[in-house]
Amino acid sequence: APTMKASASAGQPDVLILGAGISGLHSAHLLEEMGMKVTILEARERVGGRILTLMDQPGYPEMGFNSMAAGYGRGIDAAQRAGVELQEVGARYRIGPPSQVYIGNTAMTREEWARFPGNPFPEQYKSVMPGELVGMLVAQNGRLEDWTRWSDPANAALDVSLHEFLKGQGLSDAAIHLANDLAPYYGINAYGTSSLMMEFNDGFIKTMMAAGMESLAVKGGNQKLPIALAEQIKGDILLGREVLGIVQEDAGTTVFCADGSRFTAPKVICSLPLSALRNVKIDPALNGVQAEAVAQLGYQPISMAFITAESPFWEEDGLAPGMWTDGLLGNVMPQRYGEDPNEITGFIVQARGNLALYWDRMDPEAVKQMIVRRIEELRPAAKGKVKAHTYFSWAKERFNGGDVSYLAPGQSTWVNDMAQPAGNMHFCGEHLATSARGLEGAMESAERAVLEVLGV
Ligand SMILES: Cc1cc2nc3c(=O)[nH]c(=O)nc-3n(C[C@H](O)[C@H](O)[C@H](O)COP(=O)(O)OP(=O)(O)OC[C@H]3O[C@@H](n4cnc5c(N)ncnc54)[C@H](O)[C@@H]3O)c2cc1C
Repeated sequence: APTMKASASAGQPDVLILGAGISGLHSAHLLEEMGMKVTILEARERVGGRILTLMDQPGYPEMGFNSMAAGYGRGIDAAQRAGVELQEVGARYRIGPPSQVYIGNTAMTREEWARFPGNPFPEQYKSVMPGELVGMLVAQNGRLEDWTRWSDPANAALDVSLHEFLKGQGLSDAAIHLANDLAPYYGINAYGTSSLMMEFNDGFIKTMMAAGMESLAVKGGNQKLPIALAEQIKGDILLGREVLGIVQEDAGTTVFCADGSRFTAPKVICSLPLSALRNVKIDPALNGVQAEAVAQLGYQPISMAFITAESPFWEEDGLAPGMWTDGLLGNVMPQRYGEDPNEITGFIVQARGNLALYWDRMDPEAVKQMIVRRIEELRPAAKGKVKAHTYFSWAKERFNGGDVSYLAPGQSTWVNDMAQPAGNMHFCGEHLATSARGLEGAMESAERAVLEVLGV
């Protein structure tokens, strides 16, 4: 199996790290700084996990991680250490007219949406676009005095469903369906999503916004970051090593891979998403909430297509390039990642939640055809000008089984149990963060796991 570098390190490592996503790579870096020897086992033939760029497409479209906020201290530090260039992209998101809402075949600006008879939002929210309302209500009406205590058992009684929370804000079922379930920010629908996790997310966003409004991405594609970080790791990073079993004994913990290789070390840090860990045999078995979480934690289905336009049909029809639709097309998002930020380098068409599962049941070529046909139907000026290049599904990815993790109502305290070490096995990964989210949260969780390994 391929290795990132020639095997320089003979003998047993001090720590085996499972997974070469950002949390596994950060764990490796920190342990090596403390003088420990590590080996990383990665199932895929690449590093980066949920950081994935289409390097052969214009504008380097991102299938995973998009950007860091100005307050991402760990992420920015890692980029500097790796020697990759971060560029401000936040302003690019805001160039051009805002996306329009499409209900059925009707395109609407914000003003038109506010007057639309079929708008199911309460009077005071009529001019809020469907994709904005949930975030706005959580931001305005959060119940926690201190959001950093979102997983504190003392607050567990507040962990009703997002659906119940939104009902409490005066939203009807039809309004919740439109504002959340057609394209959920987290999870599959508002019934299955923890309201306290939404408050955690909101608190983190507010903290990041207080640090500055910039959004930073790696120039030339975010995937350069994990690749550069991996190059700085001294220990072996073994690719194509799918972990299938973990056996803990007094003499050490042995990890078994699908290719028949096995590795033993005194300590293991496991960064696998629980959706992947549930396919690994662990002996002795995990128990309690940790076992339940490995079996059940939710991961959000997100699927995407990257499309390009031969000529700017949006200049022809005068409508906004971006489209938020209530139908099978999902959300069409213009990308401006060329040298000139005004140029649209392509579009990411995204389905979240149930729509992603719907797309995933279709043949990928059929999804691409459907997307092109639907854009042409809604915008005749686009006829013959749109080409769909790539279809990508996180739910179908064997080593993810979904995009980011999400908690169901009543699971807000799970994170405390999920993050506990089990014998000599320690855990990190995006799902175990308690004070940051996304990439920054994945790195935060690595720091906790490393401190545990060091016995600090
Ligand atoms: C579409 C999308 C957009 C995002 N946008 C943002 C954003 O804008 N900002 C932000 O902060 N975050 C964003 N994120 C989240 C961010 O990308 C993740 O939080 C972070 O990359 C997760 O890192 P991780 O190390 O926890 O997990 P992963 O990256 O999933 O790493 C886990 C690794 O384990 C490997 N693995 C799995 N199973 C096995 C096995 N059996 N054996 C060996 N190895 C295995 C996987 O291949 C993978 O490399 C986004 C994610 C997605 C998918």
